Amino acid sequence: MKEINIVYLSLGTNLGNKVLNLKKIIKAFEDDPQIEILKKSSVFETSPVGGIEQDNFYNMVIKICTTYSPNELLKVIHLIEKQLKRIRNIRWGPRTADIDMLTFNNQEISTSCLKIPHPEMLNRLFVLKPLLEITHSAFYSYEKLKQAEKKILQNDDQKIINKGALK
Ligand SMILES: Nc1ncnc2c1ncn2[C@@H]1O[C@H](COP(=O)(O)OP(=O)(O)OP(=O)(O)O)[C@@H](O)[C@H]1O
Ligand SMILES: Nc1nc2c(c(=O)[nH]1)N=C(CO)CN2
Repeated sequence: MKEINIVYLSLGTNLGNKVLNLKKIIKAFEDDPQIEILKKSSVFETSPVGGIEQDNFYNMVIKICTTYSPNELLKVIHLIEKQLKRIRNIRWGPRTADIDMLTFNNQEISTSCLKIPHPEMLNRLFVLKPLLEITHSAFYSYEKLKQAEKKILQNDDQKIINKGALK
């Protein structure tokens, strides 16, 4: 029997029809027999983080259960990003689909192609807000996640607007 893993994923898009892009990503996960979506956050419109001038993003977080291993899931993610015609060019630049693995069970992974928990997750309001909407802890405790959120709200100018559920 294959192990069932609980994974939180951050979804983002800032090119083309952003709502449609999120729907396509969700559909791709739904169509995979080894993945079940357990929870979806609201969609958030967020200002770009990382210093590159670009359009606002639409971001959300989903909780899935899967029988894939971390590396298998990373391959699936890359395939979905490819299906949405994501071209890998500028780091932190515009993209039709950006899917980050935030956490994988409570595991810590640090290889050349996969870092779990995602190294930037505590610095990104576009991750923390939707994540805290659907869970109280994911690798980190609730206190740690809330503290990280508070720090960003006090020190950074990351804009975020809740656009409601993906319809
Ligand atoms: N937790 C993770 N989730 C997704 N990709 C990861 C993760 N850890 C490492 N990677 C690696 O990062 C590579 C580059 O990913 P990507 O192009 O999405 O980065 P980015 O979106 O520009 O930056 P960031 O990862 O900070 O969001 C991927 O090919 C993947 O191998
Ligand atoms: N608001 C926002 N900013 C970003 C995002 C994103 O999804 N949302 N993704 C990035 C690269 O992963 C870089 N900056």
